[in-house]
Amino acid sequence: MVNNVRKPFGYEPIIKREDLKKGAKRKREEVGDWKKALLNVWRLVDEQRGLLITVLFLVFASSGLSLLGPFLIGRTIDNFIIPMKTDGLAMQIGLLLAIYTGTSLTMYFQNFWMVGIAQNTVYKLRSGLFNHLQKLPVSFFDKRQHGELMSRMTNDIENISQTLNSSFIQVFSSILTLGGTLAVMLYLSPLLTVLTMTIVPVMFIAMRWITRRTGILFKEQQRAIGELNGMIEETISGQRIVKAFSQEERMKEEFAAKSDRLKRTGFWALTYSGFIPKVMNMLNNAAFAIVAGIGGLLALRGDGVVTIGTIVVFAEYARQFTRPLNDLANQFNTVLSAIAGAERVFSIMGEDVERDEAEANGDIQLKGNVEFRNVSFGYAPETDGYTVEDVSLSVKAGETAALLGATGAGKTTLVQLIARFYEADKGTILIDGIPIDELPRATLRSQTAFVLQDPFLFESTVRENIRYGKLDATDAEIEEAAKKANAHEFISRLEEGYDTLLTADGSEISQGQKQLLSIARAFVADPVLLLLDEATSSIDTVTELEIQAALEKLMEGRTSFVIAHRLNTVKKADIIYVMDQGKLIESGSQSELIAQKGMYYMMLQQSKL
Ligand SMILES: Nc1ncnc2c1ncn2[C@@H]1O[C@H](COP(=O)(O)OP(=O)(O)OP(=O)(O)O)[C@@H](O)[C@H]1O
Repeated sequence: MVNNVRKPFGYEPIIKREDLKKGAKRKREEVGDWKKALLNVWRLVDEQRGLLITVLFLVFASSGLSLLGPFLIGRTIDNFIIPMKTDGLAMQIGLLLAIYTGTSLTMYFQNFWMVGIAQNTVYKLRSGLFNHLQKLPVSFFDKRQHGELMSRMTNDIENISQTLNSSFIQVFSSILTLGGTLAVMLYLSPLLTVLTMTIVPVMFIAMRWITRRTGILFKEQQRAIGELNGMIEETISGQRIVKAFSQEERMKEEFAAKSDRLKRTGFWALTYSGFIPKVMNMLNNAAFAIVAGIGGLLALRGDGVVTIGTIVVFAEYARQFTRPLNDLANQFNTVLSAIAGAERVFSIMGEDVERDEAEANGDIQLKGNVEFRNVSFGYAPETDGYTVEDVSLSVKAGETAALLGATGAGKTTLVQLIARFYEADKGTILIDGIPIDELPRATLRSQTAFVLQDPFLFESTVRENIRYGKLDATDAEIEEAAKKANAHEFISRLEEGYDTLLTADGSEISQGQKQLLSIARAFVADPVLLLLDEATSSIDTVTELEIQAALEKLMEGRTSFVIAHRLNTVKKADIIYVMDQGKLIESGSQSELIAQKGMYYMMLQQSKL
């Protein structure tokens, strides 16, 4: 492995020759994607065409005015200063003042409106991405690190915002200024123009050398930021686990490694991009020396082909010529990282959303008869086989089915299929005789409630957390639900009652109380179908009894699937299903299963319930 950069300050070089070659190859492969991403961003920008045209007009005006300024200065030197003529000088200076004021004003307004366009575009992009995320299936989130997704919502969009804010105008005005300057320079002195141009190939070679490296590094930096964010998010949300398993040191090491990668990419990215102004400055001075030296010699001949005014103008134009090149080179990286960001954002936007083949044909009121006909499902069936295999079952409206089985048997997966979090690969699930994929998800989910082992709470008040079950529930309905869920009493004891603020992990209330809140949430939703995952964690007996009683009340008159861990729940179920490695191996009432002397019987014997 050959590194082509030395190692200053202990910063290991991270670009390898292979990377540069790969970089070039990757660029060619990714052409389709970045073109699509740019086109998509452009569509959003183009929605504000009126403002955009105004901005472009102002860019034209400011570029024209900034060409006119030096030209008039040259004229002033040749026509007023050198001949020491004062007649009309005041007017000439007034004109110059007007031109420079005009340049500033046009620049101010083009920036003002461009920032507006950029912010509107980014607003639409951000909302578009967020709305799209809401429509993506659960399987999409299974495969992604949440922090990495958050990084796309924030960092990548911020990069696009930065580029639109400044680079868009800069690139456009640089191109205009370049063209205009070249034209005026050629008009003033083709010879000096050709001489000034000798620095351009040097500039291109230097820039290419730098930007090939910075391009790779900035992409790498974005990736490193995404990974680091992912890790920070995981470590914070899983903090208890980290502490419980004393993994702080390992997390620190892992974080240090990731952070070090970011530091090194950042160091090299900024080091290389820092070369740009230095190189440009050097070339600028070289151009100035050429113009002043050779121009001076020509002016001394006194044949009027090159005047002192022309040299002054040229020196200014030579600067004006390299500045947009410099700007373009500087913008190159910002634009590159914005394009990389846009590619990532639009790759999510291109992910398939949960589609409903069945359009909502009025609100169907479900009764709650659930039937599985030879249902199979796998998270990755090609490689890992089926997690739920050839399951057939039937639960009548209002009945309670208890699901039993060893850990990993597929109980949670089966229950999630009922809410269409995943689609069955084979077979059919029917609700009230309607195949589930013919029911709009919204209809199905609005009549289904989940009560999970570890309920998720939002960072909001107790009241709002319960209201999540039915957004238009009145305060009275919320209290009523809390009473039914045996949660009212503990809520009333909280300092601010229903208005107590909860944090996202609900650490200010106990695990059992969290369960009660989620039961209250289910009561408010008043669902036809209940999907329950009984808590396995030990909860104090009083709360445990309250939860049991609340759940029993909740299940009354509703079709319930309970992933059961308590003998009591199993006894009260209308039907018990025992799962093993994705298959239903036993089903029937408590007494029937005992008589079978199968897995259920064994579990009873071993007091696994
Ligand atoms: N999102 C997922 N992606 C891939 N595989 C998964 C996913 N969720 C679960 N699995 C796998 O599917 C299998 C069944 O998991 P499932 O959670 O359905 O079992 P379970 O019977 O509910 O277990 P437990 O009682 O421990 O909750 C397990 O091997 C698990 O690793």
